[in-house]
Amino acid sequence: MAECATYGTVAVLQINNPPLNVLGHDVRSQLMSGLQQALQDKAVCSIVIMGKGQTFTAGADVKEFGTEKVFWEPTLHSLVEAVSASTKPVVTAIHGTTLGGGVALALASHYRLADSSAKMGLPEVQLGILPTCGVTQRLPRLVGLQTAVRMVTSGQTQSAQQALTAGLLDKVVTDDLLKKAVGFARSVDVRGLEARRVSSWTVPGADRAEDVLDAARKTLVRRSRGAIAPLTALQAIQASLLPFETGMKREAELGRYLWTSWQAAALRYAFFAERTVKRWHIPRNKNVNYRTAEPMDIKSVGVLGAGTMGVGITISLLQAGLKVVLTEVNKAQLDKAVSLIQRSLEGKSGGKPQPMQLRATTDYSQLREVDLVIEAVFEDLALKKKVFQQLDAVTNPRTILATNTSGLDIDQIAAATQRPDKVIGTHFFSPAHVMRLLENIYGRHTSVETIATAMQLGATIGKVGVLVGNCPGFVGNRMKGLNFTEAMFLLEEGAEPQDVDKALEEFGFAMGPFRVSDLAGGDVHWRRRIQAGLTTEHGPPPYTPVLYRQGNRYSPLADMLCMQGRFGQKTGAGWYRYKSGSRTALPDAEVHRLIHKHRQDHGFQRRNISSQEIVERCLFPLINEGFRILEEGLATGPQDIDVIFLLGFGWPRHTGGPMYYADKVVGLGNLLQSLEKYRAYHPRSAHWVPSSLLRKMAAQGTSLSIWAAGSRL
Ligand SMILES: CCCCCCCC/C=C\C=C\CC(=O)SCCNC(=O)CCNC(=O)[C@H](O)C(C)(C)COP(=O)(O)OP(=O)(O)OC[C@H]1O[C@@H](n2cnc3c(N)ncnc32)[C@H](O)[C@@H]1OP(=O)(O)O
Repeated sequence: MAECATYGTVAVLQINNPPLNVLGHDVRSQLMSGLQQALQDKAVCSIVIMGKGQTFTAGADVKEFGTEKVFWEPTLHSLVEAVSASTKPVVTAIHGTTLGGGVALALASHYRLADSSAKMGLPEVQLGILPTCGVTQRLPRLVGLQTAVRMVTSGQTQSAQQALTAGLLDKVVTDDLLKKAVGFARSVDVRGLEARRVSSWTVPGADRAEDVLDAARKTLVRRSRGAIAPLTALQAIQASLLPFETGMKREAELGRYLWTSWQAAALRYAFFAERTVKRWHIPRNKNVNYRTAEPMDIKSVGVLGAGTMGVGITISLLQAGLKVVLTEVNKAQLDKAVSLIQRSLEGKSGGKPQPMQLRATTDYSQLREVDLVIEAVFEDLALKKKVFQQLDAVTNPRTILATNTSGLDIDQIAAATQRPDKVIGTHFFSPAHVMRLLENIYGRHTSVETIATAMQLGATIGKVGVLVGNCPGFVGNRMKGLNFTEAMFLLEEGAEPQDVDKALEEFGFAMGPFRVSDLAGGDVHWRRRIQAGLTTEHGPPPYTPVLYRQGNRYSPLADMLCMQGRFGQKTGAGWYRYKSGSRTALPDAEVHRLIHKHRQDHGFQRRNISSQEIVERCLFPLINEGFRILEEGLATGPQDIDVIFLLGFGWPRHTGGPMYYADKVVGLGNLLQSLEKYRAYHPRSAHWVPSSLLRKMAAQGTSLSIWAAGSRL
């Protein structure tokens, strides 16, 4: 856990708790006793604290957070204070990615040394808590308010060089950190110790504090969208302008407030959910799971289709060092794609992709020897089936064929081939080289090896892969579609697009559904509705009621906009209007007139609709659908649904995701009651019928987390 050794007059305490040296109770205890021994040992003049393995430490053990263990002595706070109070100089030697509590230990030390490849960061606000243990008081004294605010409120890591420039480090070294740290510790003088205690310093640039804090507050109010940790952290940093002991008390007060908040619990859940989804199984056949599967080794990937998705996917693959054959029948489109890819990679790595790594071609037969192909052509089932038939003919029979469809039937696509066991859905989210989610969809015949390979590929290219079953829209789009349906009903009943967007943005989404629709292009879903027979290019299908389609209430408002060519930002008008070259959504009198006339034509009585009703009506049907998905065995557990929404649809992270939010914030009984209430008002919308799993759980008074714990392997 922690090892102690002496090198002449230097005692070295080395954390050894693989893989990430987290500071659990055992590590803290051993570090504390090592420190005390070194202080008592007359032969020791100075002390080095460092870590073995891949990192100094990734900080506190987050698994202890929901438990009492975090308060067992020595707590992290006691350990940090013991380091600060040491009567012998303490040098912290940092390598790898050092986070949270690791930075707290470094700040309390008298000297800080790092390997040139080290990174340092304070991710606490991402866990809904505050960097305590004196971090918010010592850091501004060392690096100034501006850098402290940026590090604490963003959670982003700093490179060793950045940390050195900011004043966070005293020295950056290359190679043999142990030897260099010991040498450094030998050279430091115990007589200067008092002056090396950061707690005795004042914050540099304190005269400009008000401006810095005001500007930060304004940015954070806008950016944090309901998350309380960043603004609370700012208050703690502000307290560094007070005497150190007073500031420490304030930090503890604010720390307690966040520590016990529901948002901290939700963010902790989100942290572990992202890591739990890799432990997948198929609910209907638990023997098919991550343990029973061996992935194929993937070295080369073909990407078919060089549109926006194909380009993003290619960039992701190249960045991970895979060989890519990009295939596109349209030569002009292919050339444009190659230049986009090169520009994107130059921007990131400072170098062009190696000619060996990217081969661009109009010739399908070049895909003959790749290990896996990802098809990213236009979202049309007939086209995809044709493409898969061709791929089946030209590629090696061992090659896995993946489709980037966002909702079409994987089984129908697989049926176009002679190898349905090697066909899988790999649904990337746009922009594919930025978004971290990869929704992997198995079909009826997909083999366990194919599933494991798609999941492994996700990890290789830095994505979080979530495995789901095959159904229209899969998990993400199947649930998300209901949000937009209900948003349009709200317009019919009296809300304006900006009311709906504002309510959901206040809930925490970066953009409300109408702004998202304008960004994505309304025509995409219009084409899907036409394909599904819900509408035509000229209005409702013959003999079809305007407000009722395929057994459900239907709003034709989005179709009406599309029929006028209002597809969103790309046409300068959609639910909003846009000035040329601008992305700012401006309310549009045309849209208001269209909605007003539609209400009059169909006898809707306009009423005021509260933000609460907007949020509930847009989100509760989606959550209800999540319960159906669990019931149908299409996701391994609620974490999988939550991760899809957190990483793919901008669901506010501080609420944990839709299923966690329903379970822990709304409460399953309350959710059921609300569904019943809205169902009574809207009997022609099937999405208000509560799922039987939800009913069962609410009746038993059980929680989704308990159910999930039993269902996960
Ligand atoms: C009244 C009370 C008042 C207030 C009381 C306050 C008390 C507060 C006490 C302490 C607070 C201290 C501040 C902190 O230190 S908070 C923790 C800060 N650290 C983090 O958030 C680290 C997060 N981890 C990461 O970002 C990554 O793991 C990274 C270090 C970058 C490594 O990434 P990667 O190589 O991709 O590895 P994985 O993410 O897959 O992780 C591998 C496994 O390790 C588990 N893990 C990671 N970090 C932690 C951690 N800090 N604690 C516990 N476990 C951790 C992760 O879950 C993986 O496990 P598994 O393979 O089982 O899934």
